[in-house]
Amino acid sequence: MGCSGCRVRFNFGKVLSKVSVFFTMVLIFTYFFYCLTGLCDSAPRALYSQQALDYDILDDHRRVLDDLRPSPRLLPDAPSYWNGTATADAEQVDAPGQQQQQQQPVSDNGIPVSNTFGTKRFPQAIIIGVKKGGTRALLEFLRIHPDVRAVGAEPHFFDRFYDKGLEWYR
Ligand SMILES: Nc1ncnc2c1ncn2[C@@H]1O[C@H](COP(=O)(O)OS(=O)(=O)O)[C@@H](OP(=O)(O)O)[C@H]1O
Repeated sequence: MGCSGCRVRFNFGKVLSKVSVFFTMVLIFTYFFYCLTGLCDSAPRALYSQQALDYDILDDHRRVLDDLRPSPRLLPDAPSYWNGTATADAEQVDAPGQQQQQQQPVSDNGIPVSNTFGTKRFPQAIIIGVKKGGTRALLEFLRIHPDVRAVGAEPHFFDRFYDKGLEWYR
């Protein structure tokens, strides 16, 4: 013989747990619905949209680097310049970024597959100075100009790494 009061309490507990599970499910579905419809800004982005954002940033970086690329008129290709055939080369690569677009391999979806920014060239100007002569300051002032691309650290080609050859220097 069971106590009817106990049975009622037992059933009430079961119903309560079912109702709480139901409301939890409703809350979860509502959250997912808002996220899927884009109303939930704090939700983590889907992978594809994150990738698209990354490629946008890469595109911006490429545009900045294209803008900073030295003008061929100011810095003609050194070997041809030394051989006396610089003018033809300079006219061929007149538009900034045009040469890079021709050389850079591009995948089917138009996204560059390698980061080969710039080209390897010999310098058109070399700063020579004694130690503590202010060469670093001169380099930093020249670097501000958008048509000047300067090395980051001193290459020490002539006094330390001459044996490595011109290919290393480039
Ligand atoms: N315009 C101007 N006037 C006076 N002094 C200047 C100027 N520009 C750079 N400096 C000083 O030059 C010192 C750095 O020279 P370098 O860049 O040739 O140094 S290094 O030898 O490559 O380390 C460094 O000196 P210290 O600060 O005594 O090291 C700079 O302060």
